[in-house]
Amino acid sequence: MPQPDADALASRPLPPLGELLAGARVVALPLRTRFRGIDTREALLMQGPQGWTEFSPFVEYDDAESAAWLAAAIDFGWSAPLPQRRGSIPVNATLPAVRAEDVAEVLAPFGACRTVKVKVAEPGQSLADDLERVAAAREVVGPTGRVRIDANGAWSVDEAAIAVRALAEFDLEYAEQPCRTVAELAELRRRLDGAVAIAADESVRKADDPLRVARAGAADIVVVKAQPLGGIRAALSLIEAAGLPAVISSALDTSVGLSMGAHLAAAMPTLQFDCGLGTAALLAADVARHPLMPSGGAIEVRRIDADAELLDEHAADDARREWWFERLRRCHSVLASQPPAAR
Ligand SMILES: O=C(O)CCC(=O)c1ccccc1C(=O)O
Ligand SMILES: [Mg+2]
Repeated sequence: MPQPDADALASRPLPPLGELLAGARVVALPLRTRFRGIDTREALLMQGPQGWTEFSPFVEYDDAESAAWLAAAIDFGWSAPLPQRRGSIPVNATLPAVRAEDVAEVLAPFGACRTVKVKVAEPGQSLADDLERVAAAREVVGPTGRVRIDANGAWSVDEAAIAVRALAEFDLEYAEQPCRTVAELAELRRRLDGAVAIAADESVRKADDPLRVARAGAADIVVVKAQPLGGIRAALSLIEAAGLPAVISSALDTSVGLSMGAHLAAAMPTLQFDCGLGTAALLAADVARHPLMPSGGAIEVRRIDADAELLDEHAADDARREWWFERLRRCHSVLASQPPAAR
């Protein structure tokens, strides 16, 4: 894989704050179904010389963590595009931890995806709930479809060993972040002994050292999100260094952020897995007239023009807008204080 040009990166100046704020908009988009504890997704959108870009760390993230998301937004809005190796990206449907009887309805907006990722281990739910939901998802995609699960680190090693073996009845493509720590993932992976592949998500995107999971033999697959990893170029370098197959995924972005993910997926030398970039289907509203909705199990690789009317219609209130602008200012200072090569 071509290495990002270190000199070009190091010499890329940080755009001044005023340039980021000029034309910046904050939206609050309703979700169709509650997902990871939220039913509204807030995002700050900016316009760089390359087009619209997105800064949308989750509201509870601190500035140090959120600064990487800003580096990604700047990379996508201000840096020259990388060569695209494909024009469309196969995606999975993403199924929140809904009741089994609601699965078909919640999956409907995703259209005909051959792969579905099922959220499991939701607080307050049981393994029986997960078994029913995964069974219903398998029913929807049929025997030739692929079913993967995501526990967001909620299980202990013992719980995960029981749950993953039980859910394997429905033929799992992999289990994403079944436990919280790298050591736990490694232990579970040893115990499962190849019965089900392990993918690392939070252990990559929230780790001080995103490569530790690969060095520890804690996962078979890395889940890679452009925003938390500091952008497309940084994500490509990480994937190459990890030496593991990658699943490019979204952070529940608007179509603008999804287009960043699509451009990352398009730059990959090979794509072994369907990408978690179908999440526009989880949004009840988006910022583009032609959002990056999955169609025929794929999304297109294209830049997104935010629509003026939709930006107005879904504008966050004044207090939230000011909160995001302040956050942008603070994260910009964090980046300004870092050596350019670290951006
Ligand atoms: O991977 C997907 O299918 C969609 C993205 C997704 O699940 C997600 C979206 C926002 C925050 C966390 C996660 C996650 O993978 O844990
Ligand atoms: Mg995940």
